[in-house]
Amino acid sequence: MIPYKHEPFTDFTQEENKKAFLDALQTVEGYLGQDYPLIIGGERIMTEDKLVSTNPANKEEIVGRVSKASRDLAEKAMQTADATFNTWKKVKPEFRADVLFKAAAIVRRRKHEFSALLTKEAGKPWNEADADTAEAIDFLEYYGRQMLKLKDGMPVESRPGEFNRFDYIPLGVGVVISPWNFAFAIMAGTTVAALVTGNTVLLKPASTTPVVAYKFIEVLEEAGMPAGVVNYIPGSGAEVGDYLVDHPRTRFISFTGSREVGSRIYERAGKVNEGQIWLKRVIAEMGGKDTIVVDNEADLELAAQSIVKSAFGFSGQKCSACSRAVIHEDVYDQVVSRVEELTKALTYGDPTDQSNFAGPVIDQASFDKIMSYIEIGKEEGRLIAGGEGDSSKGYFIAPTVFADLAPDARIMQEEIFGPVVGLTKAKSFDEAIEIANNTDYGLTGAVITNNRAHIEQAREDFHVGNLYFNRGCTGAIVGYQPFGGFNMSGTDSKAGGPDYLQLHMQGKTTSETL
Ligand SMILES: NC(=O)c1ccc[n+]([C@@H]2O[C@H](COP(=O)([O-])OP(=O)(O)OC[C@H]3O[C@@H](n4cnc5c(N)ncnc54)[C@H](O)[C@@H]3O)[C@@H](O)[C@H]2O)c1
Ligand SMILES: N[C@@H](CCC=O)C(=O)O
Repeated sequence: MIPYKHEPFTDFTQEENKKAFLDALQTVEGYLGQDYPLIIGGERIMTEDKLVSTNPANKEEIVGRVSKASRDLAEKAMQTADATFNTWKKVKPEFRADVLFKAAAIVRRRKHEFSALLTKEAGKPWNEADADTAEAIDFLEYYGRQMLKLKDGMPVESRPGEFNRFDYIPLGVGVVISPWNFAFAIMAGTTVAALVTGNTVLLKPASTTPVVAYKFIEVLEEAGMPAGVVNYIPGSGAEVGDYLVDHPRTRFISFTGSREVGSRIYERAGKVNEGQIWLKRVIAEMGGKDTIVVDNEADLELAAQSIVKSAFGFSGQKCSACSRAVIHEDVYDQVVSRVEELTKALTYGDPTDQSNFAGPVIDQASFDKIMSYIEIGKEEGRLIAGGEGDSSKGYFIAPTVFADLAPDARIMQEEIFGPVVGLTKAKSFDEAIEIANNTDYGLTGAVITNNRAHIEQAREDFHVGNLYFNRGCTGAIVGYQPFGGFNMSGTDSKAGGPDYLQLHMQGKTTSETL
């Protein structure tokens, strides 16, 4: 087994890579607008009622029409997954891991096609789409290897005359509910973590990005996954989601998405329903309000670059995005004016055009929400860049910066999930860390400083799941920077980390008297 190494990003300054991506866009354009079925127990089921996935950069362009699960079909999928669990749980971990390794190889061969599909379906610029696909490959390679490490359990002691073992066994049927913003990586990562550990899965992808999820199930099938192990059931979050979360045969829920929906799932999953013989487990990865702190002893160019890149990469639609910066008063004016300059130089538009730094936001509801926050920002602070939006063709919003905000302003407290960043001033490094910690969330953060003592202080006191020094706060790599947050950012499960798979299993102790 080759040791795990993360998938390299594509260098699009190379002509051959550019051409390969343009060819892949053509391949994807060749299958736009098709109808897609549900997949339950390997059976394709086409329904009348469809989710229509459109290109957020061009609302007229239909990416696919995807069959929508009703409650009856969700129940059929549950029964299939429940029955399949009895056989899948007996399948050797080596076989399960092999499905992941084969799937990684297939995705790697079709890498640009998957990325091009993300450009069309999620509005991702080339480099962001490429990173999403690379992360999906990483999850497959990393979790496959992790399962091989865990397959014989963990060592425990035995006294003379006894033989003790501690093994991990799967849980049962998992409901995986994924978001649209890492439509490939998070959907694939959460699905394969559940299946490689011996569980069966009901996958409900986000309603705006169901086509990439369908294509991934095809890959798993090609890689040897037996029918019924992962069942693909797109549908309304409220209807199918609630039904499956409440279902007495649901053993665990792996959710990635907003704080509102995650909290609702957590609460509903806590209720023991009739016929249920376990307490459901919830793995929840939720929102963020992520801060970059800039010290007075710092590389100020690096600070401004880190803020702008982390705030506006994929139009700020990352749970890890920098949505606020807290800057030491000694360097505030300098950093603010450089952030303004860099932001005004950013290009945005159709992400199929490689020259655009940013693309659209995902849909009309997001566009409206972000624009309403921009109006709030105009009341609360000083608009220094952006502020405009246009949803006539696609959902485009200019990268927007507000300066001089109070730390408790709504722009500084609420997750906007769009290309908007707020800037505030702190009198000292201590105060900067205090402000950085003053939200309900605790996902990512970064500190730009040349002061070693301040690095150590932040390591201890900046309360976030992923803290970075002298770089931006996005772009965690599977197996290198396990990812997940504190407080209202979730259950502190660390995706792509060494203890993630265990969340999908239960430990069984056996003790034999010799
Ligand atoms: N912490 C992380 O790792 C992480 C990663 C990506 C995104 N996010 C967060 O996700 C959010 C953006 O994603 P989103 O807009 O897709 O989030 P969302 O909460 O609106 O939707 C997430 C998923 O939940 C489903 N859903 C909606 N209502 C449901 C219900 N009642 N029951 C069950 N499922 C339901 C949706 O259909 C979708 O599949 C942001 O808040 C972002 O910070 C967090
Ligand atoms: N893991 C990603 C964020 C995922 C959430 O949107 C990052 O580190 O930037």
